[in-house]
Amino acid sequence: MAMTSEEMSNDPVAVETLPPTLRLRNISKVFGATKALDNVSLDVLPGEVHGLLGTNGSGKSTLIKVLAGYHSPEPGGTLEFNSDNVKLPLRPEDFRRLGMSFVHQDLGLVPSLTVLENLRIAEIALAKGGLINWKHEKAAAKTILERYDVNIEIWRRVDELSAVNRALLAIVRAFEDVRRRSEETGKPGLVLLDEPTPFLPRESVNQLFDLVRRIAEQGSSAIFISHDIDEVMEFTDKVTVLRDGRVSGQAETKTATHDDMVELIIGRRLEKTTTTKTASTAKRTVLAKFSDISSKTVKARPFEIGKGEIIGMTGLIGSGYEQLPYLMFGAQRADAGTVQIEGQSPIVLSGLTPKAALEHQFALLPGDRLEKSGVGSISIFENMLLPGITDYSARGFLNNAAMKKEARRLGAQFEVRPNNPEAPLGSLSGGNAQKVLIAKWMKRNPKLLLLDEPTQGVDVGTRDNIFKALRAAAQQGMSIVCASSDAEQLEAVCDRVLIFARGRIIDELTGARLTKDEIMQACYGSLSKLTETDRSQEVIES
Ligand SMILES: Nc1ncnc2c1ncn2[C@@H]1O[C@H](COP(=O)(O)OP(=O)(O)OP(=O)(O)O)[C@@H](O)[C@H]1O
Repeated sequence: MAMTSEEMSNDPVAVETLPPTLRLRNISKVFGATKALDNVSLDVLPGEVHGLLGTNGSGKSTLIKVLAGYHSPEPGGTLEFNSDNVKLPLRPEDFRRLGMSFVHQDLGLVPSLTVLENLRIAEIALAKGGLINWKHEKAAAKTILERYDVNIEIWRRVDELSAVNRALLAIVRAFEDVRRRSEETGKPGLVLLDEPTPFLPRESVNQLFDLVRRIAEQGSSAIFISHDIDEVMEFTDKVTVLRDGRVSGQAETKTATHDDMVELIIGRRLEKTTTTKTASTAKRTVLAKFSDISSKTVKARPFEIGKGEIIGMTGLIGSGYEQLPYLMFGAQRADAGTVQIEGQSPIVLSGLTPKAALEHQFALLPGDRLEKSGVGSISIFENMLLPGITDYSARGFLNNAAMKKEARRLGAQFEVRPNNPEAPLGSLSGGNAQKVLIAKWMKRNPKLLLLDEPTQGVDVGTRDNIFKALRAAAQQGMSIVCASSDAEQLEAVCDRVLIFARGRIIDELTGARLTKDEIMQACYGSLSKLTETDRSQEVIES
């Protein structure tokens, strides 16, 4: 059963006899006017997989950064590790000494180095006189991978590995660091996993979870951060929920429900989203027809997008769907194919540039937001309104006050927290920055909005609001492409979903078939649907 902070005692875990591996009491962190952490207390027991949930900006990453020694907490808090009082603030390397290790979302691997070098990076860097005993390093790397029953070729460069193998490697490395430290100290360690699973297909996520579970059975613990409530419920023993920097509640996972979790996260129950989906394409006016888009890894048959239609694109990772928004916008050069907009002469996609796409009123929200779509160092209002800045200038002067007012209105609509248009975009949490960038493109009211994983990293309440905003825009005539691995999102928001396998469109789901389960089934069953001809022309190496 979930408990709110009022129902909890000061001592959150009193049921187990073993002392907690990590015990935090009254940890606070202030950034200017923002209380990112407000007296957070939390225990993680040995062998426990502990979920950390919360809305965007609720303080999850700040807590991890305090533990990594990156942020100094405010005075007054305490940290115990295996019952030892640890002096705060932690210094950057303290976590290693204590037996903690981190897997951040970017995984922290060096892509140009091999698996072996990534696993043994510390030993290789410290090799006496620069002389590396490769025979010894090879045997050590193999032993580590065998220990965790992970089968990855040690001489492969990390940038040649599949997404799941990269994630597995990062987790194995983190657990191995902790295991070795535990051997020295005789005490359990702690691995902190900060959203390591986005974009991974279900079976790969299961593989990662099995690995973490096996390691936890040996006594070390894990903290697991994710916005995917079902994933957290399935995978963890206990959950702590943060809201506005405070612990809003804790729950034993096996007795809590999904709705309990939603309520602890956003402070209210979610109404069922009732989305009005428009009629099928046959009855729509066509906005654009994309014919034979082809690249090194994609060979898509012709498809049309109706005015006011939301089309989902999905498949297993690497099936090609994730490249479609970029190919359709000219952000990635197509080898062949055309787009015909509103019945005009076809435009050759190999010559389409993002500038030309913008002139045709296309917009693209890339998956890699801050890097490709926003400028972290400039203000939120400038980021939001930059594409239409001329609307706010007269006789050479910019009307800053009007821009800020509009940005504040959009911020409230998309629940950007804190809603301060003057703050730099880079000061927002990842999910809040994503809300700003969605608002930016919705505001431009493009004819065709191309989205790559639009709600990745966005919390459950705002996700619902984004769905509603997308549906409302579609009803006003905006056409939207949503490339996503999130079947639940596709079911909630799309009129039609195209399923990709090995670069081809192999199925199309509409009407009663457009459900989360059918989407997942279509993705997993997708390869068997490739015809013999498709197989002989496969465009992606298996
Ligand atoms: N370096 C910083 N300077 C100013 N404010 C910051 C800084 N880092 C975080 N914040 C603020 O602290 C609050 C907590 O942010 P944090 O990144 O911890 O949230 P989060 O729960 O990890 O969010 P998300 O789920 O979106 O990643 C937010 O309001 C954020 O804007």
